[in-house]
Amino acid sequence: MAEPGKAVVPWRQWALANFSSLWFVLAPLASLLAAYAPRRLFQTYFNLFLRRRARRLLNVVDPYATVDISEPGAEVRYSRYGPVSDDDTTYEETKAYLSEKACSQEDARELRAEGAKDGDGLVISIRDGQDVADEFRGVSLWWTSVVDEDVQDGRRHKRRFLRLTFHLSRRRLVVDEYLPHVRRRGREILFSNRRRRLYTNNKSLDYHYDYKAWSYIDFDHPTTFDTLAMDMAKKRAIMEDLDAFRSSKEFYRRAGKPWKRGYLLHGPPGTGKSTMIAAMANYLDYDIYDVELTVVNTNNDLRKLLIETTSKSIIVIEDIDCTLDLTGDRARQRRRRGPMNGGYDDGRPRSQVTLSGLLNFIDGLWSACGGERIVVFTTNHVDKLDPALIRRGRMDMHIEMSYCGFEAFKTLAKNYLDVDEHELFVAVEEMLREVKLTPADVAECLMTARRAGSGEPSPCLQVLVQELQKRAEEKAEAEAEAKARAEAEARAMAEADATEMDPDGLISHGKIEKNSEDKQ
Ligand SMILES: Nc1ncnc2c1ncn2[C@@H]1O[C@H](COP(=O)(O)OP(=O)(O)OP(=O)(O)O)[C@@H](O)[C@H]1O
Ligand SMILES: [Mg+2]
Repeated sequence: MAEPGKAVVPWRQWALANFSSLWFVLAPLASLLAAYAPRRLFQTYFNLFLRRRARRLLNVVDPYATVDISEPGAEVRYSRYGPVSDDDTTYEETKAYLSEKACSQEDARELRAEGAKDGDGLVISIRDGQDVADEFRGVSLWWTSVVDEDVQDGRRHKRRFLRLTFHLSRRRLVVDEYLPHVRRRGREILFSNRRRRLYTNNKSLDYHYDYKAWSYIDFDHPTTFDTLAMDMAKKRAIMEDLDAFRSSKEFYRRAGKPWKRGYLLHGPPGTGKSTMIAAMANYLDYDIYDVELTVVNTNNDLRKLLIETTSKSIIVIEDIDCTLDLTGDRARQRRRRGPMNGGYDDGRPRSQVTLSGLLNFIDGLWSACGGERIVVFTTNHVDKLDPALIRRGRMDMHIEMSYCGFEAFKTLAKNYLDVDEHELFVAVEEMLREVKLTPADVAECLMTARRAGSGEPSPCLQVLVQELQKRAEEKAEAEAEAKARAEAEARAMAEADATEMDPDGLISHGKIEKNSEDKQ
């Protein structure tokens, strides 16, 4: 709008009036620049200008962007959207995700089968060059498995990558939500496919360039909570506790606590402490790190071990009362080692792990790295342990594994004989109240009877009843013996007391009167 009172100037006239004088200044400047400025500068600006134009044009013609995820070890790929994360797991996770997608798509005809890294299964994945369509929040996305071949130093190199194509307008959704979703799901698939591992720590002394703190084997223990023989209510409580732990990531974060939980399993040998750990690992799908403390030299080595554990794992220290002298009495430990040998006794290195080192291992700052870890200690003598080691908060749940009760027996009968009910169960129940037999004893008895006979439940249970009777008799005998011994001891003590009061036997032999009042 023109201002009131001013004439409307046509734009050409206005431009001529304003720029004609400027032109006299700008023209010589431009020719000076053209003559003296480096050519490259012009080229660069010109290229940029062209490229920007070309990109805009391209966006109209081809409004799609791509993201490449390269196989580990391959050259880092760049897409129109920039360089792509190429850490070791992204490719595997994406591949697992796409394999699942491809298998679920009915029109996927050309799949590839590869040997799984862990175990002997096969992993189905998409073939090179094959496309897989996906949909996320109503947005269509396309994946292609691409193989690039090039020649470097006269040698052919194959590079594999998974290429995601999506509409440019969806890049925020893809980067912020879709790709993390792909990785998460892929990780879940990989985790559920892979076998669990049982790790043991190597000797701290094995320092060489490729020293590994842990060695592992596939963990393939058949025990589950179904086959674990123990009181049902107790078992349920433990399972609920594990469930609560697993799903409480947010709670631990809010409460400012590391996401870990400690269990102390105590009880006589053969009551199922180690079996319980296997059941826990199978239930949670966790790896086990079995720490052998006697080969850990120092607290620092212990800390290093912990750092190398992964999340979703159970860290186990068995027989904690026997492994080390963990009374916390360092002076005594030093005396035992001798002042000069710095932890080496008779030339042999001995562990210098202390109670405080172990406490730090459980709940020091180091223990918070990674999260989702369970620490389990087992012991046959809970009363021998330092209270600091097992106080609540460190060992959150104390589980007593005890002798075989009737419920535990029923589980074992189901495991070994495949029976839920039997007429001999009543006799067994009665005797188990009298006799202390560990689940290991019962299991062994049933196994031996099974092997020796036809495997029928009745003869096997009969053998168990006989065993229980034998134990009951032994117990009665032992009790009778103990009673007789106690009586004999009491008699001996009474006699000793009497001798002390009357060393010459004068009272007992009637040579003097017991009481002077008697005389009067
Ligand atoms: N509660 C149980 N349920 C099922 N089987 C059991 C149980 N307890 C023991 N067993 C059987 O006995 C064997 C030995 O048990 P386990 O090694 O778990 O005992 P433990 O309590 O760890 O003994 P220790 O204190 O000597 O280490 C197991 O292999 C298993 O077959
Ligand atoms: Mg054990």
